[in-house]
Amino acid sequence: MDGKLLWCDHGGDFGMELVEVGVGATKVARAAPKAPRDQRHLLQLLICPTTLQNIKKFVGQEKIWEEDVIFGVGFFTSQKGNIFFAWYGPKPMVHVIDPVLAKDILSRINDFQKLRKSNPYIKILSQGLIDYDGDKWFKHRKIINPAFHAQKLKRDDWKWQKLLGVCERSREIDVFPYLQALASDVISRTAFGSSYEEGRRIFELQKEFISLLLPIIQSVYIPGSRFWPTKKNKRVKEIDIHVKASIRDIIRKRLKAMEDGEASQDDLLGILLESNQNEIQQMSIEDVIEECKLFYFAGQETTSNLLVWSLILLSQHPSWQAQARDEVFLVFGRKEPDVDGLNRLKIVTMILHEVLRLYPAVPALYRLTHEETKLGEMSLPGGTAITVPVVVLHRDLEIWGRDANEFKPERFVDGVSKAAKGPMSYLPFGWGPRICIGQHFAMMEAKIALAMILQHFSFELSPSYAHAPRSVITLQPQHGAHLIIKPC
Ligand code: HEM
Repeated sequence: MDGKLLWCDHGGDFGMELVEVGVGATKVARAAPKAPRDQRHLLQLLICPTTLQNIKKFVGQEKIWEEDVIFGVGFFTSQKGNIFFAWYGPKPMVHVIDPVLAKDILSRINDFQKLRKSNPYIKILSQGLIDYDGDKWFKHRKIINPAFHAQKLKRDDWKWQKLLGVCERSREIDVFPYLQALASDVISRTAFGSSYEEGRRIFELQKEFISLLLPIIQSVYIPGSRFWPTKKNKRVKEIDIHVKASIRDIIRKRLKAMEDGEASQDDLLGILLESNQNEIQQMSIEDVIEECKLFYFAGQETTSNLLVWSLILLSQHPSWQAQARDEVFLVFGRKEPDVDGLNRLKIVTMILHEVLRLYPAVPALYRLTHEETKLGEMSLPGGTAITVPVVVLHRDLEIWGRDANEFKPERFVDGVSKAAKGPMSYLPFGWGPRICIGQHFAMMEAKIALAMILQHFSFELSPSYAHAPRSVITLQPQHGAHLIIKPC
């Protein structure tokens, strides 16, 4: 089988280039040998340990860094078009980079179900809507949908000022933690409404949990190791108990208020609890707890990533930053942006679409067959894992043109459908019945946040910024986003 260039180096971002791939990974990676140490990072689609050894032989020991490699895949071409088989350690996975087949996979939700999580730590982090299949998924999606109706999202109690208090004079800061705190505030208010302060404490614990989890996710899970009496395992258990107890406490208070005749609130918690009380569409309290945990994770991680990549790219492209600022001043002046004005932010919207194309918060979608299933001309056995590598589709030269790796928001001037050749080439929020339930919410939040930042600051990359996108659950800047911020 011939090798094929499949994965390029993101225009230098990754400091490494996957040049050609073949069975046994004889020709795989070419490192950027001159990349400074802090700018080298993962070869995203890599390799079982044996393959890593092969790669090292190929590129030379000193040019590849084991700690940079998170997982492993050796891609090779099949004779079936853009379908590739890869190995994650002993497990095969089918990668589908064909928009037509991707559409088939994402629409046939009963044939292609969610990939079960093999690492039990991730199960502790969050389950809920994003993991369920069949009737349970359908029921939960129907119940939760109304929480995301546009009218419900028109909140004026998000505390944007916190973000603006960050800096009153020109200085260098890592903006990533601030953006994470902002997204966490916003989702906390949306999920828990008046119980927001208590919700926030839960989210802080979840954050600690994620930081404990990251190194675990990046290494191979040894069955049973979750029960070893290590300091980390003890803390993970403590946090899990604490988070669940705190959510239970919020629920108890809210139920009491509902019993006392106080009107139910139309935040996510109110909607979930109404269904808990409803005899026809019942959700158990355990279900409610899992959905609350999921919404923190799904709502905070993704949106803060969108914002941080937006600030990084606008720092790299000052003329787009200036155009976006002009537009924001034209629409809102110095007034706080309101939801109704957001539709008039054409340039800001184009920028956000382009950021999501180059750095999609969810860089790949995963599915699993549970019985023998036809896909195009292939017949896949039950238990086959499937990936739709969104980030590869988003940078495909045939779809997006030779400038696919460049930041060019103008490609979205006539909307998303005109920019991509067909809807399946652009999937930052997934597609089909399982498309992101929070997409409008996320875009609205990102527009407001970006508009306010542009109204108050100009920003450029600091010399200490090291460009290192890495995919750990979501695609984020490994070393943060060090920017020089100036009030304007
Ligand atoms: C920039 C922001 C966001 C991005 C890029 C994003 C991306 C995605 C993607 C790609 C999926 C589909 C996953 C799949 O098909 O396997 C998804 C699903 C989901 N997202 Fe988002 N998301 C974002 C924001 C949010 C927010 C703000 C929330 C909630 C507050 C949210 C909640 C969910 C949930 C619950 C699902 C599962 C839907 C289902 O399976 O029915 N997301 N998201």
